[in-house]
Amino acid sequence: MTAPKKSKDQPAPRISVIGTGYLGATHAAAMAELGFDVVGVDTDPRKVEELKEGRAPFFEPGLPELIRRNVAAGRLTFTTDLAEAVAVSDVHFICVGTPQQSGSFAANLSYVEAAARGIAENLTHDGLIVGKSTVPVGTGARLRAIVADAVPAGIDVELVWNPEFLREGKAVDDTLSPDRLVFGGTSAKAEATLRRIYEKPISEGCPVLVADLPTAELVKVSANAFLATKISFINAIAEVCDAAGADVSLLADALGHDVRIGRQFLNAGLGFGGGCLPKDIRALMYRSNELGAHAAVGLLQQVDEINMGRRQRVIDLALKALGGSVLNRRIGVLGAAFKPHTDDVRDSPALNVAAALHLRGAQVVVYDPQARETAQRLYPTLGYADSMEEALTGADLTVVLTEWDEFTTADPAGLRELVRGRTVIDGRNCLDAAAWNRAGWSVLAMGTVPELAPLADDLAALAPVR
Ligand SMILES: NC(=O)c1ccc[n+]([C@@H]2O[C@H](COP(=O)([O-])OP(=O)(O)OC[C@H]3O[C@@H](n4cnc5c(N)ncnc54)[C@H](O)[C@@H]3O)[C@@H](O)[C@H]2O)c1
Ligand SMILES: O=c1ccn([C@@H]2O[C@H](COP(=O)(O)OP(=O)(O)O[C@H]3O[C@H](CO)[C@@H](O)[C@H](O)[C@H]3O)[C@@H](O)[C@H]2O)c(=O)[nH]1
Repeated sequence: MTAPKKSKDQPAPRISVIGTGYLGATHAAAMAELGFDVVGVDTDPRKVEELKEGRAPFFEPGLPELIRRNVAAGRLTFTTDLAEAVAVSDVHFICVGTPQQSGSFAANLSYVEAAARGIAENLTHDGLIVGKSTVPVGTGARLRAIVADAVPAGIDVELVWNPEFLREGKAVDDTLSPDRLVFGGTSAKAEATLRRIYEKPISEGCPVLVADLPTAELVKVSANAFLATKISFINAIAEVCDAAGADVSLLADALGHDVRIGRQFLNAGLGFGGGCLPKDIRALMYRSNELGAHAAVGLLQQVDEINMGRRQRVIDLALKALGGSVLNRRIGVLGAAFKPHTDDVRDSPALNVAAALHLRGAQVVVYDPQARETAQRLYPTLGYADSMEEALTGADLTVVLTEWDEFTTADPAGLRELVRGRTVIDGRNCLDAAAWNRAGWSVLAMGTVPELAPLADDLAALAPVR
């Protein structure tokens, strides 16, 4: 990758990225890939050490190569020393976490506040602070006040928002080729700097929307709220399908042909999880309530409730499948990550269900191709296996909770020989049910099985093979 062109009067901006988690590490590596000099800063020395050595501290396809290449080229460095990073940079991206506060639906803004204050205090020359973290509307204005308070006299600094829409598992492509860029609260100078940084995707046709600060903040959480609503909509319809004997997957295909609706995010099943959608709709709920925007509160409450109900639905199916109790029954759980192609287990529906079954006395054995380490850190008391075969050996029940290719392409005839009970709950509607049926399995999917009452009778016939 060639270095960005230097205009006559303006050298290429040097970049610091504060927070090198799933968002920041990807952003830092991608900006270096675009040719900029980038320094990533994190308070976690373990993460910084790994990154310095050219390794990604988490699983994200394509990211290790990007980090390795740019660290080797000398364009990408990492440090725990914020002052050092700020001193050698002109544009500072805030990429720290905004998790749900404990005991509240509000976002915890202490990390973004500390980052903004820290950057401002350490500025040695004029700069641009660019917020990328997902924040409640109004945060940017608060941070501007913090920055104004902390910045040394005589230094000119601007704070703007440039929300990030990347998906885990596709983070590298999404960052290098975003489907849109939103610049919030920018002066003409700040807009020009951002256009310079994103020159490549813009030249490739990526649309830029220049907005005021609150609109830019709200675009991000509204996008996530819409995606969450779409998932909960199809999951509500899945419940109707269960009751009516209809097939939600086929229904979603038919809906998806309408371009006004689209097929994406209409996969019914266990619902959404991860480090973004659940906490972002809750933070929006909380903020909307503060602002007196009650329609949004009511809508998002329903979205959240429908979503959490899906986890209970899988637990109920497992109880029914095993005759009302899971006590001392061995359950092979396939999947721990909140979705495939990541090792992220933050608010993972899969692990949530696995833990609930474990609490009810089941011997749960979890297998995930990438998320074993992250899962084990969070739920050390669950059983873990090194392979799908090990997880299913002797299982009374099989539960598929993350749609990894390894599970969707598995040979059901081979697996049948390992288990004690040939019932599989397909929590992600990802298996070829007909093929599994032909191999002698009973498949319970999400939105394609009869309602629970008749299901109880049906399941009597599905007594575990002993
Ligand atoms: N993960 C995603 O796919 C994604 C996508 C778009 C937006 N976001 C948003 O980006 C933000 C970060 O999310 P994430 O998933 O990367 O979280 P993360 O927890 O993986 O990373 C946050 C990082 O910030 C570091 N940190 C905290 N305080 C710091 C400070 N004062 N200085 C330096 N480093 C500090 C932490 O040690 C951690 O490594 C959140 O607001 C999230 O909603 C995430
Ligand atoms: O039809 C679907 C699609 C997704 N999901 C689930 O929804 C969750 C979220 O999936 P996805 O949106 O792909 O994952 P994230 O990487 O969390 O990305 C979301 O959150 C990011 C952080 O804010 C945003 O940047 C992205 O645009 C937004 O898609 C996962 O548990 C999926 O299993 C479904 O249940 N059904």
